[in-house]
Amino acid sequence: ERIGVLGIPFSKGQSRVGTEYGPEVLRNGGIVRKLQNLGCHVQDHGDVEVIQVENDDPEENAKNPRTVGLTSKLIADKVERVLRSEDICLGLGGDHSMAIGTIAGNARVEPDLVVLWIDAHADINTPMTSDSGNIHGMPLAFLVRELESYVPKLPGFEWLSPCIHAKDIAYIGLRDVDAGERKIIEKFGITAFSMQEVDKYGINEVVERALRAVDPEGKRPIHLSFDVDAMDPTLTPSTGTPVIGGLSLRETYYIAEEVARTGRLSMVDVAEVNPLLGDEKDKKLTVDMTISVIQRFFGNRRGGCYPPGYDIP
Ligand SMILES: N[C@@H](CCCCC(O)O)C(=O)O
Ligand SMILES: [Mn+2]
Ligand SMILES: [Mn+2]
Ligand SMILES: [Mn+2]
Repeated sequence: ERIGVLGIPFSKGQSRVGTEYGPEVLRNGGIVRKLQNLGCHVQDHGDVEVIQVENDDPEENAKNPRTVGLTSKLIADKVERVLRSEDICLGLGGDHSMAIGTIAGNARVEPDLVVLWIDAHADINTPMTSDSGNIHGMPLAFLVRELESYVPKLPGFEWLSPCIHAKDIAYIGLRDVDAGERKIIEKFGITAFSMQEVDKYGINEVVERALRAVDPEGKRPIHLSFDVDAMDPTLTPSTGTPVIGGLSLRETYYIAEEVARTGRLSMVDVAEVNPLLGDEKDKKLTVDMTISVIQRFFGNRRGGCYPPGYDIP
């Protein structure tokens, strides 16, 4: 597999400083070398340029709309370019508004993609249903065709057209969903496995049902958007919106190993690492746990693995 690593040092989809340092701490944690050690061909494509618009007043309750919208366009353009030359793009964020651009860019190359959204949150508020006005809680609302008439065209978003259907999305890990989001999930029949279903069916059954729901014939490219707050905060404490009762390390490994096993990964987003939150121990734990999960999206299996073509001497 050819992997293109892309840094997305962005934080304006929410109000805390720090997610702009996500790419830096993940690179410093050795992610590129660790993927190369798995036998992957890894090319680091550097960072997306981030736009900072002055006097970027809220619009329809959404904060920093121009900054988020214009940066999202640059993200989409860069992801499209990376995926024209690599098999998979690994997007290191950055807050979860990054997914507006990563999914829009991926969909230009893989129009038939499906989205697996691993997150404590549904991230599908419209500007009107959001309590916070933070766009990192809205990315999917800008991308889902069925929501187009419910989402105002914000300044900075003129370039974006919705590119996925509600039926192409499956959630795993939900445990903090707003009223408007729950209504949207039910109204448009979005596949959603909260932590309740993880407890009810077990992670193996949940992953199998999620994949079958969005891609019953097992042939569509997968955009996997991983918010590190999907994991229990004891594992990834340095994140902006932690919610107790999250995925265990083993459950998260299992999701990554099973998605890797499809061989149809097109893009992996890694969102919401905020190294400024918590103490040094929290930061190191968060980075180490996140990197260990990323390795399992790219072939590191608990049963062991070896580089392509390897045989015993
Ligand atoms: N649902 C909340 C929390 C969103 C958390 C965003 C994270 O999952 O990317 C909101 O809309 O502000
Ligand atoms: Mn391709
Ligand atoms: Mn989240
Ligand atoms: Mn999220």
